[in-house]
Amino acid sequence: MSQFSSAFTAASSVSLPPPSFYVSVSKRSFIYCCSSSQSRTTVVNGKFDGKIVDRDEIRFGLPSKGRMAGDTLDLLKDCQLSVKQVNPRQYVAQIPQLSNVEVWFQRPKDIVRKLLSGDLDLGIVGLDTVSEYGRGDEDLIIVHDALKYGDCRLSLAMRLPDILAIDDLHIFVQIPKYGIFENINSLKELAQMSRWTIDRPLRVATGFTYLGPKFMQENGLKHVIFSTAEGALEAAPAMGIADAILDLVSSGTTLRENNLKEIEGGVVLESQAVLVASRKALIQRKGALDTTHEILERFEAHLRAADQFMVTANMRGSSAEEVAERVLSQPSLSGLQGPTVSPVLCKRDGKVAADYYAIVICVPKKALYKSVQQLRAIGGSGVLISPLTYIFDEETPRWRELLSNLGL
Ligand SMILES: Nc1ncnc2c1ncn2[C@@H]1O[C@H](COP(=O)(O)OP(=O)(O)OP(=O)(O)O)[C@@H](O)[C@H]1O
Ligand SMILES: O=P(O)(O)OC[C@H]1O[C@H](OP(=O)(O)OP(=O)(O)O)[C@H](O)[C@@H]1O
Ligand SMILES: [Mg+2]
Repeated sequence: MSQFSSAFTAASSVSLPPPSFYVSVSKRSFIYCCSSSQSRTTVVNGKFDGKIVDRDEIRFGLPSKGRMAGDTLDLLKDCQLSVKQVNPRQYVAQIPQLSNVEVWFQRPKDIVRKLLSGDLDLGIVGLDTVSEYGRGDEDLIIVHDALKYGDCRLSLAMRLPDILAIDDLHIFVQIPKYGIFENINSLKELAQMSRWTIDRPLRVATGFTYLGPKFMQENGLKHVIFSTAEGALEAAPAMGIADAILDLVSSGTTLRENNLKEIEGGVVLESQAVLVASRKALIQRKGALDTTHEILERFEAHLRAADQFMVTANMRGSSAEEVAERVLSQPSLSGLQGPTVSPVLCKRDGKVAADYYAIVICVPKKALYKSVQQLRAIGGSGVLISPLTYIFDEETPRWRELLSNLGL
């Protein structure tokens, strides 16, 4: 084995949580005890066995700090589910609108762990965290997979050739220095490099010690070892500690500033904030499913509305159907289910008649200007645009999916 073997874990080995968690460890299983407020639960392989702990409240885990914390509270507030926290160092809080819910602020990874151990019932974290710490456990159910913040991707990155500055006749020229990844632009090309052997494997630095080895195995990269660090992973290749890193990327600035490039096929997953629940809690805990339904409906209604504007306009026409024909002839004006067309009634020669019709449609924010142009083209005037707060539709597909996932 290479000189790095002590610091690295081979891709094929089973990766386990930090040793401080273990009571007894074998290669394939670990057992530890965790205490919950009401009883002690035996946890086997990271999840509790048997029935859920008896308690009246539904426990909802929210990120206590970091990137996800503020946006999560904002989302809940936008859904009229403001969290009342007496002071920021207090880890328990309430959502007055949901009287049976107790909020617990936790680190994202601990939210996933506590869902598995039965100490939380619901949580909001990034999909990356659910995937890494949930390890495909069937007890975790993604209730809403796109809360539209915390966007990032877990991606493999490697070093670009260094740029060597040479003072040549007082003119600085930049010459790319030889780099082993110079011509490697895809995962396939990386896997085909003959230089990775048992004695000199590809060294990857990552905090994702479950997803990293899994991804490499699934993609046929045989000779890979992993090292783990808590942060600033981007420094590892330049320090000569690793050949590549597997880390979260959002704007790409950190990679760029550290002379690292992503490669085709190197994205392990696309992540954003998700609402996740414990299957056992949804099935067994009184009120958990109803509360989840309410939270899901509020999230869906808000997120749907956030993408749309409500547009009203007046249009001259001979009948509501004739006006609707014209509106529906335009691709951006079909609305959610079609336009609402109402007569604008006025009195002429002593008779009430409709020369104008008011139309109301929802249009995607992105298509706003195109919609206004199309409305004008078919005779629309007095176009008013208003923000939408919620769109409560019929039962959402996500709720139906959840019920079928639970076998209900
Ligand atoms: N550029 C980014 N880098 C890291 N995480 C991001 C980024 N953009 C979005 N995220 C999301 O934010 C989460 C990280 O949040 P945060 O940094 O607060 O947690 P953490 O580093 O896992 O927490 P801790 O360091 O306390 O264990 C990620 O799991 C991911 O879902
Ligand atoms: O693509 P970008 O927008 O540049 O974001 C990516 C960086 O952000 C995260 O680091 P973080 O800021 O959490 O610091 P850390 O790595 O020290 O935890 C992540 O680990 C990357 O380093
Ligand atoms: Mg961080």
